[in-house]
Amino acid sequence: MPTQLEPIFELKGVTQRFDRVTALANVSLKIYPHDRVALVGASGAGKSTLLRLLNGTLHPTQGEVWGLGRNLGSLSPRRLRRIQRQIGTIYQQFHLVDTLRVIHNVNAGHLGDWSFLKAAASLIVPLEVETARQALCEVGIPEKLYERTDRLSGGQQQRVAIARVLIQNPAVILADEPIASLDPQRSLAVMDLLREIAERQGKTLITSIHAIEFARSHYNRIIGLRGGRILFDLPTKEVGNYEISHLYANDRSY
Ligand SMILES: Nc1ncnc2c1ncn2[C@@H]1O[C@H](COP(=O)(O)OP(=O)(O)OP(=O)(O)O)[C@@H](O)[C@H]1O
Repeated sequence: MPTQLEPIFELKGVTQRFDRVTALANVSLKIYPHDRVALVGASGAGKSTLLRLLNGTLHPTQGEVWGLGRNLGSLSPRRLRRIQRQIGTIYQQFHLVDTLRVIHNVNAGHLGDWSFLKAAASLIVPLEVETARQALCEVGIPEKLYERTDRLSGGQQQRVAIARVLIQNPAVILADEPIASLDPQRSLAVMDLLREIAERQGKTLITSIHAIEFARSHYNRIIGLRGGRILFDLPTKEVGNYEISHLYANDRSY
């Protein structure tokens, strides 16, 4: 008999308020290992807030967020950091240090494991060069290893950010609008890369995304958020025009 898979994330009645704004209202959901989930919804719907709750950088006003079997809100800072090593996040604005060479930004993926001294030494003479080169090979830009990061195009910088996550080797990749700063061709390449990594390495992938066509083509589950609530949570093949039009109906930001 197949064993029932445990969720890798569970939100139990989560509400997140910022002053008078309710960014998420009583959200409950489960995400399973190997899910590829697209979070869609208009600007302000709560997608980034949900991702920040999942990676433990934000704790909910009400309710519980469970990740990798732990209630993230009940952990000591040290234990939370240990869980966070298993959760890699990719951001729209890449979050790279522009003035450093690419290898140092890729090696930042080791920071959860390296001591302060080792990290500092690596800034002088880079360590784990072959591992970094291999990660850059996987994202298709091995020749950029020693390039200054700010000399790369936006698409190449996003690949560096993905290589950094590959070095971290987390169980889960969260991507917060990873293609918002990219042109259509580079967007497709980054979407393909994330899907390929998730499939080949068996990682859970959760991405907030505005482009519905990529949500449909690259993810097997779509969660539609509207005004901080889940409007639908369906396998991609069951998401039709009806769901999408309700997601954006009367929305002035669309
Ligand atoms: N740190 C904060 N302080 C105050 N309000 C916040 C904060 N973070 C988010 N909000 C508010 O919470 C709501 C949800 O924001 P969130 O960034 O999660 O939306 P989103 O769906 O990711 O939007 P976008 O697609 O524009 O990135 C918005 O009204 C936003 O202004």
